Amino acid sequence: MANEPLSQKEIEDRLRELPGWAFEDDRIVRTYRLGTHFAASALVVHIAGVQDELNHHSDVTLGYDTVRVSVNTHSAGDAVTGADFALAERVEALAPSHGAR
Ligand SMILES: C[C@H](O)[C@H](O)[C@H]1CNC2=NC(N)=NC(=O)C2=N1
Repeated sequence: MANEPLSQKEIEDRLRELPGWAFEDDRIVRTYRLGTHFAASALVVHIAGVQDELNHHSDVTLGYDTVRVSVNTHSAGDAVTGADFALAERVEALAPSHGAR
């Protein structure tokens, strides 16, 4: 089920399919770099829309030209679940359209 905690091996296996993402402090995380602060802000808004669509929400940190996404599943005791990877995959799919790298 999407909201069951994944094992450490499952997390590592799935992270291999998501270059740039890492496991840190019981979360999966990635920091994107963008060309401008406005572009970074637009990426945050786009991510917010996807998160409401999925009803699954990361901690998104906006910097000058960076966006950090950090997520685990509160209802699974703050463990990493399939829902976190589903969100990460959606963010990965939309980030290039904002020039994120
Ligand atoms: C009631 C609603 O389903 C929950 O509050 C959702 C919203 N977004 C969420 N996001 C995350 N990351 N974990 C959750 O457990 C979660 N639960």
